[in-house]
Amino acid sequence: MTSFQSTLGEDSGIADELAQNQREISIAEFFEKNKHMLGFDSGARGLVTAVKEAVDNALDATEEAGLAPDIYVEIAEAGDYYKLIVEDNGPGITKAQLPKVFGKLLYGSRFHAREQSRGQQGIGISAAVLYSQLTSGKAAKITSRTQGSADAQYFELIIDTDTNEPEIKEARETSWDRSHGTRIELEMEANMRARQQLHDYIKHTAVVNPHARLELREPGLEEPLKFERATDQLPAETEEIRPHPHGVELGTLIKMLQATESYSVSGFLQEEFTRVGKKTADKVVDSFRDRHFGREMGWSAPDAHEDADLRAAIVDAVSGKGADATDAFADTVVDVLQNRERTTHHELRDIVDNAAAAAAEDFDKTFGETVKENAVEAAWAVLAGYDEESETDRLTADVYALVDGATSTRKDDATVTALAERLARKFGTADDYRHRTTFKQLRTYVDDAANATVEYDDATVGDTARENVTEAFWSVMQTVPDEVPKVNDVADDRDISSQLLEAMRETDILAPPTNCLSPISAELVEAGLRKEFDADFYAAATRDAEVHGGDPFIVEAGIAYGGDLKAEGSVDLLRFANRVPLVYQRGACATTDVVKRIGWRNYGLDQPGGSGMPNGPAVIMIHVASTNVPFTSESKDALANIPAIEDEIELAIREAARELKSYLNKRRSMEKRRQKQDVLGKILPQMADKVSEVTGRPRPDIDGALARIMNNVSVERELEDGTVTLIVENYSDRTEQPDITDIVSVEPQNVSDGATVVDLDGEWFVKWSPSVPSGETVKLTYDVSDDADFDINVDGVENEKLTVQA
Ligand SMILES: Nc1ncnc2c1ncn2[C@@H]1O[C@H](COP(=O)(O)OP(=O)(O)OP(=O)(O)O)[C@@H](O)[C@H]1O
Repeated sequence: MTSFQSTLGEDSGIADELAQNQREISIAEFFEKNKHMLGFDSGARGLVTAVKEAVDNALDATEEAGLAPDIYVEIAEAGDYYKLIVEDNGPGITKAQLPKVFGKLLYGSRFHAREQSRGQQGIGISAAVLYSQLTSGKAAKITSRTQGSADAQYFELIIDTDTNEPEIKEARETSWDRSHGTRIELEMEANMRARQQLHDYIKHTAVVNPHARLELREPGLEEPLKFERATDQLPAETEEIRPHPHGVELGTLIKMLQATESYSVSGFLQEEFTRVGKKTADKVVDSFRDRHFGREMGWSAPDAHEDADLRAAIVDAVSGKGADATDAFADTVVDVLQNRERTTHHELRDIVDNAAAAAAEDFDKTFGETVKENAVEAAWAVLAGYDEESETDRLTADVYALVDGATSTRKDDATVTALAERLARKFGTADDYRHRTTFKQLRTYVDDAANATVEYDDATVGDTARENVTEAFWSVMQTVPDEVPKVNDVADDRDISSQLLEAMRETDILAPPTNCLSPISAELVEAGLRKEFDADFYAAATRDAEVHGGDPFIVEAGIAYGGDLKAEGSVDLLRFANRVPLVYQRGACATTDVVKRIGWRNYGLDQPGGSGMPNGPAVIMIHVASTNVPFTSESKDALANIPAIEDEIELAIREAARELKSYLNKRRSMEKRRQKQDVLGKILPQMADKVSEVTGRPRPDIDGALARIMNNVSVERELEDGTVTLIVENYSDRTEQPDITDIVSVEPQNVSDGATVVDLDGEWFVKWSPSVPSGETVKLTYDVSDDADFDINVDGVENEKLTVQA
């Protein structure tokens, strides 16, 4: 690297020299150097990423066209390289678009759409093309046939990395046996070291996309891996939504203001954003108005007995209207003012206007603008009268009341008075005679007054007191009636735009709609887990939608436990974003962080040290669906640590984990019961023998003893003179309803009430479902004419709570 440091200072032309080396970098060139950002950092990983990008696109495209996806993936050795083929039955890509889709980075249909889709950036497949051409030097071969067209289009292309434009090597029409769809063929330097990840990706894609059919062929696989469709039901169609006012940033807002056809801010808000109707727009505009113009402070009018003569001041200000009209006018204004708690400058103006109009009509006089101006000025001078000399002027008294109400009772009166006097001076000597201030300016008034009081009066005025005083004033101040600037003027001025943005963010607005999202649903999460994992227990939870940065999101979680799942080591974590399995960077993912933070011992899983990944035969599955999934990088491997999303992930997992906990608790108590029964089963006969031996009496009857001790349901058979009696005794503490089926080899007669009898090829199934209250016995009977074989089956009561002697 050239070092300019040694020559710096001697040569003023270094900037010129540097300038010679400065040039624009094309996007394609940039990604060529930073392949890892897109997930193409090695041959093994590059292959997985290429498969992932192509399959994600195929799923997006087929679903968008309302077609059940049928996707074929083939990896084959091709000399020094590997060839990847991905085919879909999607809607195809038009001849005009095809070169750009594959031969231009940052070209796609989803970047601007607020809708849940796997693709977001318009980089994925073109980056795979770039990776293939960089490592193998071969062009990408694409075939695509749009629905209804007779022929398919065939292209061979590479990306020109200087211009980021497709360079077409061959283009022709071709025939293709698929009636519509797209086929991509890429050759690349690769290896199969990431076979496991590849299989995981395909398998997990099948878990969360039960409507898709997937097939994978690869070297070393004797039989292709096939995942058949489990349902014909496509995921609910999603709808694109407009941005939410809480989610946009200043630059975007300015761009939207420049592009809109709306003239007024209210129209703009209603037109361009989701969840903004007239009412919400009015609220935002009011808040924008407060920020742009400030609010006006209002003051109270003197009582009749106060010496400030409001009436006299108004009368003095009016000339040439005759005594009667002037008096009537002044009386009306004074009356209205005295009946109001406080009045701002613009309200006073309205009051004067109305009083002037009434007097003009009654006395046939004209009250011109100047007269009214004078009257407003005179009345305002009394209302907001401030005398720097006097310590007890009207304005200070008004301010005192507000400050006193807003500060805690512990503040002594001297402090409140000092603060009020200083604050009154701020208003009284303000540049804006109408006493308009923005919230920020008001806070500065309060801070300045408080600081001076702290400094000169040896008092304490803390942050809470300052906030409370500011709030007290702001809440009595009035929004002004001035028209807010029009869209063009807002767009032209950064400060005004940011006032509007603040107003948008501060106004309460309904969360965005969620029809732009398509969660899998708790039911299908569980079904997906059942389909791919052989476990004893499954649970799933889908949370309600939440919003982050204007984008709605939904979190789902699932847990599978036991069965064939591997018992050693930590549990398996399956991560999904918009139905795409996340394969790499598990350790850098918010989902992993949340799982590690949860205290799993509470839920019955082993967790060494009480934190970190839990151990045991379990799979934990997390799905985050959003119109804008916050990934940590372009390679879309891991979710960023966004607190709002992490909270929901945690709640979803805890919901499913609570079910796991009660399952495990129950399993544990059943296990204990079984052990106890095993022991009792062994020692009871021994005890009976011993008792008989010691007492010299016959061996006591221990039939039913086990059931009694264990509080079980006991079913016992007696056969006497051709009558079978099934004695059902309930020793538990609640009513039980066992399903008892006796399978008999001869036809049963005189079957007792409530039974169904089914003859199946010479075997009779006699079934009862008696309700047996706690502590009671029910007898079920039938007759048999001959010697018979019996086989009893009892359902509806857990095995551990059942003693059958039949
Ligand atoms: N198999 C396909 N069938 C139909 N259209 C496709 C197919 N593959 C890609 N496209 C179109 O090409 C665009 C670009 O795809 P690309 O993979 O580059 O980006 P993306 O999927 O939009 O986003 P990301 O970079 O996040 O993957 C897509 O937005 C889509 O409109």
